[in-house]
Amino acid sequence: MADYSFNSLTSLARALSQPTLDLLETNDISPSRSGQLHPTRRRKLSSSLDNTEPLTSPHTAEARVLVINTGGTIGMTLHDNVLAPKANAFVKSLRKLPILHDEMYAQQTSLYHYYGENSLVLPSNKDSKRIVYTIMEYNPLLDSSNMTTDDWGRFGKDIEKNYESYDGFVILHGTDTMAYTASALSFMCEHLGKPIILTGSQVPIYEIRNDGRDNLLGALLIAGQFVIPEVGLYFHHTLYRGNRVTKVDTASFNAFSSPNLAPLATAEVDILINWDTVWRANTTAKFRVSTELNRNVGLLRLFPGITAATVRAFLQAPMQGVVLETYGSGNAPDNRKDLLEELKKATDSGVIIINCTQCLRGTVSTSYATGKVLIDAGLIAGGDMTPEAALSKLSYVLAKKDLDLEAKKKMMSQNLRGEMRSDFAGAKLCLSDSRFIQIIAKSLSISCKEVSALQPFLIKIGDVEALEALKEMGSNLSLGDYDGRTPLHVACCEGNLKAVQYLLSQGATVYAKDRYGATPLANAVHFRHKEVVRLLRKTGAHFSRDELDEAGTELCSLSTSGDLESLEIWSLAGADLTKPGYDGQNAIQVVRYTLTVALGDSNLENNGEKTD
Ligand SMILES: NC(=O)C[C@H](N)C(=O)O
Repeated sequence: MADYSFNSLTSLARALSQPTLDLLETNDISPSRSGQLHPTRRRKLSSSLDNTEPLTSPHTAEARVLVINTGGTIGMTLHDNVLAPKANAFVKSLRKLPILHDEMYAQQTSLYHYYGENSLVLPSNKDSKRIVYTIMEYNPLLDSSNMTTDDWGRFGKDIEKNYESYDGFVILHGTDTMAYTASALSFMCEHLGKPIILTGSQVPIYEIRNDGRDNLLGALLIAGQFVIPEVGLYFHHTLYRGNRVTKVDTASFNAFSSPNLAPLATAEVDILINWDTVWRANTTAKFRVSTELNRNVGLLRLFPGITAATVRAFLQAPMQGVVLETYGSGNAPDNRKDLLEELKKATDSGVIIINCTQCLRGTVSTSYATGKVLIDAGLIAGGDMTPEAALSKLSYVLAKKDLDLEAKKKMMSQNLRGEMRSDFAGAKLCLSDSRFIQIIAKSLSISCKEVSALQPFLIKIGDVEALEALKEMGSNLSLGDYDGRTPLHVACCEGNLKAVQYLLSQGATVYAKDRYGATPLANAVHFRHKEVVRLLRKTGAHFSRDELDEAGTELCSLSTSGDLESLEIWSLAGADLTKPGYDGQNAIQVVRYTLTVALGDSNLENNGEKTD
């Protein structure tokens, strides 16, 4: 018989939250009363006997994506000869499209029962798990020209609320202001660890020839399969960084361009992710959405002959931040004292003005006298930011109540989410450039693969300095091996806190799943590394849905064997100790039964009901 010491049991009781202690007080405690199932499980068992509902979820090895339908052409129909969004039609229409929904699989697996009426599932795909997606349709659906910062806040809040339940998010959105929304969300979503992908179309999905189906399918496949911790925009077989795009065509399916940054992914014969370009948060803080945005911002485009009166009117209170779209590499007339004075007066009074170029490609600089005068007038160089990104960044930064003006200005000139290149000095060969690694590896007569192959060993022995050196040589510390196991998985198994800290600080994702679906958090729990679990939770790590589904039985077995330390670690990791195991009993009930047996406490035993 296992050794149930009173101390360990009481310390578990202390470790458990009050609601859990309340559960210890309930009467339904005895694992031997396995015939008396938890009410929900009893319902499930009886209906499974009726052959209408399986006892356990068949939905293992599935990825889940939340699709937020905000409107846009993708879901529009013609009314009085103009296009407008049509409510409550999108899901019904997708159900009839075999490339976007597998009705047979849905029926066989009781998909609607498990995930709700608005859920759909993609057909099986040669190399990926099933992608189940649930559509949350907004009311009213909007043409994106009608969107405001309040709508961005709503998207952010809905993602935050559902963050732990989904592997990725797709936002269906009109193309007209999609670049603004994508830019704003990229700033609002702090410490993002999962993909958020905006998409839409130029032709409604209800038309015979349309780009909506392909765009939605591509966005779903990427959001469900790859842990790209960015706000992206997927259009015409290409995934872009959301804060780098601009709409460039009103009629082409290829409507967006990212002039200063190569795509994050391309979906042609294969979906190829450009991992070297993927932005990583480099933080150990938890995901949060900052929905506070300042609306006293604006875009002002210079043109030859603009009057000082126009500029003065534009910069008047309550204006707090302006993106000035200048000529070429950030130039303005240096022979227009009146204009420059208006700009200087505004920056002196605390208005933040960002200098962005009107050109589609390239960056602002101070190569010309006509550019230098703007620095003298107190403008901040916007680098190669798009005006959309600069405007939404201003709106986000100006809303930060705890920062003073200087701190806000500093933040505006920093690269926060990959929206600007930090080094404008030109194309230097940097340490993380794959060409550099190739040169070094060649001179040492080793392959780049061999360099990277050292990672697990270094993690095992906890040599963080060597890991740093590897990283500097360009080794990617986030990529998985053949089994999808990332360096973070290895560090979590080993319980090497320093290595875990280092990897997280280098942007390693806590949401990676290996070939068997295991997360780094589950590895740390399995090997009982309490401090690692604490750190991972602080970073926002959580069990995957499959891990949670299977937790009940595992927890009960830990209770049965009196492994209270493991139970505590599971609880620390976010597991619900009241989740029933295969027989309907939960870990708390098992512990309580154990307490009853170990202590022979008649109060516990006879608390309203006798146990066998
Ligand atoms: N293609 C589109 O989605 C354009 C539409 N006017 C919108 O932005 O909502």
